[in-house]
Amino acid sequence: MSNKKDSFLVNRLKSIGWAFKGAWFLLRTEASIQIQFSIATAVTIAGFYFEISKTEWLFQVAMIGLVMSIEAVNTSIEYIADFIHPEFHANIGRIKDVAAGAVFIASIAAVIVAAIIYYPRLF
Ligand SMILES: Nc1ncnc2c1ncn2[C@@H]1O[C@H](COP(=O)(O)OP(=O)(O)OP(=O)(O)O)[C@@H](O)[C@H]1O
Repeated sequence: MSNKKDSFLVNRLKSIGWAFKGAWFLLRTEASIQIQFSIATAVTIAGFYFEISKTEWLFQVAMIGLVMSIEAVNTSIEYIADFIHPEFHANIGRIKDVAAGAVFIASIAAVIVAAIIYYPRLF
C-alpha cells in the first residue's frame, strides 16, 4: 500500500515492486503461466533464428504480453473467487469459466499470429 508521507516517485517505485512480486509469484506457482513463459521463450528464440521482420516482432511481443497478462488476471479472479466463496457454487463456476474463456480467446489469436509468421518459414 502506498504511503502518503512518501514522495510520488517513492510510491511509484513501491508499486512497481509489488507488481514485480506478483509477476514473480505467478511464475513460481502457476503451471499455465510457466507453460506460456516457455512458449514465449521458444518463439522469441525462433524470432531471432528466422530473423522475423520488425512488424512481426511487434505482433509477437504484443501477443505474448496479451496472453500472459490475461492469464495473470484470470489467476487473480480465481484467487478472489476461492477467497469469497470457497465452496462449490454455480456462479463461481461461471465466473471462473468466463475468465478462463478470456485466456482461450487471446491464445487463439496468438496461435493465428504465430501460424501467419512461422508457417511460410517452416513449410
Ligand atoms: N467453487 C466452485 N464452484 C463451482 N465450480 C467451480 C468452483 N471452482 C472451480 N470450479 C469449476 O472448475 C473449473 C476449474 O477451476 P480451477 O479454479 O481449478 O481453475 P483452473 O483453471 O483449473 O486453475 P489452475 O490455475 O489451478 O489450473 C472452473 O472453471 C469451474 O468451471
